[in-house]
Amino acid sequence: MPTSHQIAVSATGLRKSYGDKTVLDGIDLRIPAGSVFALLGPNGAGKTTVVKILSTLVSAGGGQAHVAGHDIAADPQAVRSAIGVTGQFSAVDGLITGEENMLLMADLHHLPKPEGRRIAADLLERFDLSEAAKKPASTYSGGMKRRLDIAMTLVGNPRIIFLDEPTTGLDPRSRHTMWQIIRELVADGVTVFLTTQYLEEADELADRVAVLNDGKIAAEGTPEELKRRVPGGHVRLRFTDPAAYHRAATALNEATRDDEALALQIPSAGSQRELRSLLDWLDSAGVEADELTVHTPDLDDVFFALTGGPATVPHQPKENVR
Ligand SMILES: Nc1ncnc2c1ncn2[C@@H]1O[C@H](COP(=O)(O)OP(=O)(O)OP(=O)(O)O)[C@@H](O)[C@H]1O
Repeated sequence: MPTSHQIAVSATGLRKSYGDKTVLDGIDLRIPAGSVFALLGPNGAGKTTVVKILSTLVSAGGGQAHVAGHDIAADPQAVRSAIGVTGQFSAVDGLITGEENMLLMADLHHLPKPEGRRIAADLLERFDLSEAAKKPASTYSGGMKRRLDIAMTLVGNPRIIFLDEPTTGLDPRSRHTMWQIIRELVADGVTVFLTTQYLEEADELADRVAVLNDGKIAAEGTPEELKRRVPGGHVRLRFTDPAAYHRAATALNEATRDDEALALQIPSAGSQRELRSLLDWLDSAGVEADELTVHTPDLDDVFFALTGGPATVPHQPKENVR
């Protein structure tokens, strides 16, 4: 178990209201350093509000939080110097070039000029922006602007980065580039706190996911844990020999039959223990399938089960390219 100084972000009972509208109604968080945490929720769930509170842009109406070991209320300046924030309130200035944006950041961090220039050039190169460096940022594509935004954040070498909906509105290719960038940040030991409306994104990137609904965390866990909490998982057995299929279907009378595909489906959460007992049972029933696949529910199923409705957001297209 990580000790307290290895906890990058912790929060207890965070609350926030605007007028008589309660946006956050008691949020608890505990994010180990060096991990990726995804706060998942539909539009208006309060994700940005959580990021704004933790990055000290707005004050909480109640509760406590520590970021990088500093109390957000008592020591906001120390919090700010340990973190980077990018997202819906981007720092990119469209009127100046990508390079000028980077050098401005270097100045804000009081870096000596030569060091600032070196770091700016390195980061522009790393984020594939060297060629566009001398062009006004307003001419950049959405993906390039996001990359510049992250590059600017990294000038200060933050150990914790908040990414508010880093891929909303990006095309699939830019989205994959952004995922790769996030993975590289984590490989460098940075803690990533991201918000997303996309179940697939949380599944791809996050060590732990919290589902925000109605101002409360409806569920928290690894993507696998969350998927195990909802029904829908099954083991599928496929046969090539019709006679073997019919024998198995008779022996496994609780399985759902797909006579056309010669396949049987047995409900299972897919845990190691369940699979082992299922395999033992198949052996003792003399059933030998040609193919066995385990299907776990995806985060869509989780979202549906937890919030009582489908994700209210457009689904990002699923692709096979990874
Ligand atoms: N300054 C404000 N004054 C009044 N209401 C606000 C303010 N900021 C946010 N809200 C309200 O709080 C709720 C949560 O907003 P928030 O931006 O945190 O949601 P979100 O989950 O990030 O959604 P989105 O994906 O749309 O950004 C919304 O209903 C929003 O209208």
